[in-house]
Amino acid sequence: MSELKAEGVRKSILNELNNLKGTAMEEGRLLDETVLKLLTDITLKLNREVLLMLDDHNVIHNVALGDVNTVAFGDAKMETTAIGLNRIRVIHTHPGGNPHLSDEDLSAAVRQRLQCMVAVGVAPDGTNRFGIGLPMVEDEALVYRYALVDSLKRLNALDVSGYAALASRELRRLPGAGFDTVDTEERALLLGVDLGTRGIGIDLASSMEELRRLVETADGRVVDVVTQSRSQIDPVFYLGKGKLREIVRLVQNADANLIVANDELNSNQIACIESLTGCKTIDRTTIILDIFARHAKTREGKLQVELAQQKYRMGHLKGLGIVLSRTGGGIGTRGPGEKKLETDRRHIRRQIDELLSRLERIDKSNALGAKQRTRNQVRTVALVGYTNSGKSTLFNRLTDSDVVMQDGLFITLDSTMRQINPEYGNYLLSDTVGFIEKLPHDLVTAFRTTLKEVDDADLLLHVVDAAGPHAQAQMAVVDEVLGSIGAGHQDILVVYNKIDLLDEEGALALQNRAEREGAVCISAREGLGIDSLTAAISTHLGGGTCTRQFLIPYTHSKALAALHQKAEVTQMDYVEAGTQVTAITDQDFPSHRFEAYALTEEDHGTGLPDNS
Ligand SMILES: Nc1nc2c(ncn2[C@@H]2O[C@H](COP(=O)(O)OP(=O)(O)OP(=O)(O)O)[C@@H](O)[C@H]2O)c(=O)[nH]1
Ligand SMILES: [Mg+2]
Repeated sequence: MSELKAEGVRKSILNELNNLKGTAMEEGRLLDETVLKLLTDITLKLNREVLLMLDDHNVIHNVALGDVNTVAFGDAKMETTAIGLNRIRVIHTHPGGNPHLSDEDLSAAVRQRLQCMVAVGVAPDGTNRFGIGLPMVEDEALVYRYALVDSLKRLNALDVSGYAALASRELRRLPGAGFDTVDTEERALLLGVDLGTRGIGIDLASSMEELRRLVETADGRVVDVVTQSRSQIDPVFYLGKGKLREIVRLVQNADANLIVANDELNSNQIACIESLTGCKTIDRTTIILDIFARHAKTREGKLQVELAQQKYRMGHLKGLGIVLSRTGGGIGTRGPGEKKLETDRRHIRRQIDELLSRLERIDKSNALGAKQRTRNQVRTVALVGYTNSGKSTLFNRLTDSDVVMQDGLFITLDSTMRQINPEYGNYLLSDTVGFIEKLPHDLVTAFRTTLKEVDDADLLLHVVDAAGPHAQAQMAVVDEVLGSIGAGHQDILVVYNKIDLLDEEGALALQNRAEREGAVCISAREGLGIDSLTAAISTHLGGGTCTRQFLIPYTHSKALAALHQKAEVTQMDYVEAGTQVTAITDQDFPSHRFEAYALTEEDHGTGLPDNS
C-alpha cells in the first residue's frame, strides 16, 4: 500500500487519512460514524472528493483524494476475481452536498465490478445524505441501481452482501461466464451440520449420503464431505469459522469448484462462505430445484418448477426490498434507479402471479378430467413413497406402460394416471413425485396437481424400498409429508418393495412383519408378489361400496339380468328409453361391462345412457 501524498494538503490531514488504512469499520458496518465524521471534515476543509476502498468485511484498504476516475482502483491485498463481482466496495464524498451518483460513478462501478458504490453528499453545514449503487444483472449485463438514503443508520441497514451475492451468482450463470461453461465438471465439497436432533430419525451420515446422491443426480462429482457437530447452525458462516478455514485448504487440495450445504442457506451465509473460500456455494434446496428443473417434462411441471425457483429467489431477497422501499421518502429522492430496486421484487412477484394464473388455467382443465372420473365412479389409487423406492417400476408393471424408471432421485415429477391392466382390477393408478427429507415446502405445495391426485385417491400405496438401510426413517418422512399436505387421511396400503434384494432370512422376517401390519411384500422389478398386492388393493377398495344408476334399453334384457347377478339392485323405474336401475356395487363389479349403460348425475332424467 503506497502512502497517500498530495500537493498542497497539510501533513496532518494526510496522516489522518493514511491512518485509516488497515482499520475496519465498527462492528462490520459499511460506514461508521467516526469515519463518516473524518471524511466530512476533510471534504469540507479541502473541498475535494475523498475516496475509500474497502473489502467485503469493510476493512479499509486504500484512501485517495480526487474523483473516481482519477483514482486507481485495485490493490495487491484486495482479491479480484475473473468472474462474478470483485470483493471491493467504494465510498467517496461529494463536496457541495449532492448525494446522487454520477454517470461516471456508475460506470466506474461497472468497470471495477464493485460490490457497491456509495456517494456521501457533504453539505456546507456538514450534514450528509447518501447515494448507494447496488449491483444487479439485467438483460445479461451488470448494472448498478441506486437508492438515496437519508440517514447513516439506513445506509448500514442495507444488505450489501446479499445484493452482491445474488449479482455474483447471476453473473456466473451468464453464457460463457465461468463455472458452468468453462469448467463443466462440478467437483463438490459437501458440508453438513450435526444438530443431534434430526427429529424424524434420519441421521447425519444418511442425510449426507442422500445429499451425495442428489449432487450425483445433478451430474456433479463429490470430492469430499465435511461435517461438524454444533448446537446450532452458525447464522453467518453455517459451520464454525475455524472449520471454514480448514475448508479453504480442502477446496484447494481437492480442487473443488462447488460447495453444497446440507441445509438451506440465506444470502448472507452464501456470501460469507463464497468470500472466504472463493468457491461457488449452493444449498440442498438449490440442488433439488436444479434436478426438478431438468426432469420436469410437461408444460405444467415446468411451470411449477419455475414457480418454486422464483419463490426461492424472492425468499432470498427478503429484507432487502423492504428496507429499500422505505428510502424513497419525498421529493428529490425518487431517482429512476431507486424505483428499480423496489421493482426487482415486484418483478419477481409479477412473474409468480403470472405463473400461478397459467397454472390455474391448466388446473381447471385437469379438474374437468377429475370431475369426469368421479361422475363415472372410477376408483383411483395413487403411488406415494420416498424417491427411488420403485413407484414407477410398480406403475409400469401394473399398467403395462413405460414410464421412465431410473436409478436416481426425482426421476418422476409429473404425475401420470393410467387405467390399470384389466387382469389386475378396474381402477386408475397414478404415479407421483417421490418425497425426500427436507423437501422444500414450496416445492411440495408447487406440485399441486400431483398431490391433488394423492388427495383425491381412494387408496394410497405407500411404496417402501425395503432393501435400503433407511426404510424406517424414509417411511416416517413420507408420513410427515403426507400429513403436511393434508393427505393421508384415506386408506393406506404399505408395499415393501425390492424383496429380491433381501436374503432368505431377511425376506422371511419382512414377510412376517408385513402380515402383522397388513402390508404386502413385492418385487416390482422381478414381478414377485404382484397377485397378493392386487388382491390386497381390491380388498381395500372394496371397503366402500357405491350406489350407481343405469339405464338399460328394453331390448337388452340380458344386460338387466347380468346386472341383477353382479350388483344389488335397490330400485327399478320404467322410463321411455328403458329400465332405469339403481344398484349397489362392490369391488368385484365389472364396471367395464356396464359402461354403456351407466348414468352420470347430469344424465338423470334425460333418459339417455352415458357414452351414447
Ligand atoms: N432390485 C430391485 N430394484 C428395483 C425394484 N423396483 C425398482 N427397482 C429399482 O429402483 C430404482 C428406482 O426405481 P423407480 O421405479 O424409478 O423409483 P421411483 O420411486 O419411481 O423414483 P422417483 O421417481 O425418483 O421418485 C430403479 O433403478 C429400479 O430399477 C425391485 O423390486 N427390485
Ligand atoms: Mg418414478
